[in-house]
Amino acid sequence: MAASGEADADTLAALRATIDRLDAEMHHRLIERSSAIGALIKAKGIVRPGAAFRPAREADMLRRLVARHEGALPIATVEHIWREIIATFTRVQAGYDVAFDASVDAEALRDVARFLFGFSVTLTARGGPAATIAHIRESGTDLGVIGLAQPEEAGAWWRALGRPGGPRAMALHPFIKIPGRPVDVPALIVSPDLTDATPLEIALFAATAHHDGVPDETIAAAGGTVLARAARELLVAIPAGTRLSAVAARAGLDDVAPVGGVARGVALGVAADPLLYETLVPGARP
Ligand SMILES: O=C(O)C(=O)C[C@]1(C(=O)O)C=C[C@@H](O)C=C1
Repeated sequence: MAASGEADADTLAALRATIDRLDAEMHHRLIERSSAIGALIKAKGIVRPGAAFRPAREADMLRRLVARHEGALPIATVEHIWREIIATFTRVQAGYDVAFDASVDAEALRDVARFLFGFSVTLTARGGPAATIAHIRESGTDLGVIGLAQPEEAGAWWRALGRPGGPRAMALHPFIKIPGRPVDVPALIVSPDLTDATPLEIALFAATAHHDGVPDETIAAAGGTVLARAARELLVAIPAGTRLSAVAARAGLDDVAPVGGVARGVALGVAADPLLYETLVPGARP
């Protein structure tokens, strides 16, 4: 080792040769992946733009990434790399862009959108959840990113989701919950009606509470998790397959309407709602 603490030139050159070899392998694999997507496009026979999203498949892929991961590279970085790859290949199959609600915490929401969908999409800012959802409906192809923390005046914006053939809830961010995670603003991802009918683990619904201030604990005791509120209007998650009417009756909720479904995420070394996240011990193989 040299006096500066740096290894000798030969050692560094050998390590850099290893890095170059690994980079070339990764790049070749991406080129191979691109050919596989070419074949997939033919097999899926996609006929309309924005129809390539497969949220259940993506959740499954991310769970396997978490299970396989080890070493010093942060899992959020691995997630972002894969999301960039998947989002780009989704767009190669059937074009789409992304709108985000810039009315609250615009910078953070823009980061969430870029983290999830990378730089191959065009990102447009919208002036509120309702405007974002209206854009998804009008475009018929684009995705929306809406922060779950909204001011009271935003109202029950989720009531515009889940109508037949219209925009619906597709995913919750973050999918992987870890302490100190970058880009961790809770957000709902909204999509046009999906071609893929694979059921996700969590169903979301809109509801009106019988009276003001029904505590989250009351909904939890009935089997639901409150994601957002506006006065007596609630956005609630329940395990898919649970009878919505039974939960509503137990929790004192009326006027229930499904708004979509999302995958159950993964929490690593951090407390998380057990309905929304499966908790894994970091480093342990599930
Ligand atoms: O598996 C598919 O159906 C794909 O379209 C491929 C792919 C991917 O790039 O891996 C892209 C989009 C989907 O949301 C899921 C996965």
